[in-house]
Amino acid sequence: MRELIEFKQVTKEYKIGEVPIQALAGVDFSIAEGEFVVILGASGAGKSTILNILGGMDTATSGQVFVGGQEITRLSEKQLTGYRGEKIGFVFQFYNLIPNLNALENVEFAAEICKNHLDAQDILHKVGLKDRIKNFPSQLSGGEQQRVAIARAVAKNPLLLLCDEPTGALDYVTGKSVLKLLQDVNRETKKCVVLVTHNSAIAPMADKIIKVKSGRIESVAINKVKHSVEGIEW
Ligand SMILES: Nc1ncnc2c1ncn2[C@@H]1O[C@H](COP(=O)(O)OP(=O)(O)OP(=O)(O)O)[C@@H](O)[C@H]1O
Repeated sequence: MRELIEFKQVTKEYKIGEVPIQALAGVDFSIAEGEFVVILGASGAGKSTILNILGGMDTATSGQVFVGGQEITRLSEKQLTGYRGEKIGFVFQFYNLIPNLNALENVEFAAEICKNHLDAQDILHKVGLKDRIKNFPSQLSGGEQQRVAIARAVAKNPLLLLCDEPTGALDYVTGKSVLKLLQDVNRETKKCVVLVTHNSAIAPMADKIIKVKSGRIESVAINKVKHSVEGIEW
């Protein structure tokens, strides 16, 4: 399989006043096209920092990051804005929908800036919201709002989907159905999904599990057998 993502000796240092914080201390890993990857680690391990650098929302202090053959660590601010808009679909813990746009408008608004975007209505049907497309976020449950957020990310037809604790605000059953949707999207579209979580129980649903500890990669494991979300309990 071709590598889609490569991190090479990536470091990230934040400074709060005079005190430096080493969020990433030389991170190396690669992710192949089409893989479903779970990044696991305790709070403060550096998971979100990895995801934010990968998504062009933050920049590395040193090291190199390649995505689809492009070295994103060399991009200017303006080029990074283009990269984020065109290549990345984001799903966050708190859905970040625009409150005064309905579900369809939320998805269209994000998709329209992308050249190869998919039809917003089609994608909303696929995520199970056929009858809710005219609802505003306040008229939708948390799980439904997260489905809109996933539809919004998928409709851009991005190179990869980045999900930061996507079930963090949802109850067990709703969280499971959202994970199933992400697994289905990965299977059907062959898009690479990178999901950050502290919940190690969901590791069996991944192709690859990257464990992060104190800003370093603790281990990278490949699941020989990938499990459906339905078969996983936690
Ligand atoms: N903008 C920032 N300014 C200063 N320090 C930061 C910033 N972002 C992250 N950090 C620090 O970098 C380290 C890694 O943070 P990060 O958010 O990547 O961890 P995480 O594994 O995602 O944790 P959590 O699961 O709690 O979200 C932490 O010590 C954190 O306090």
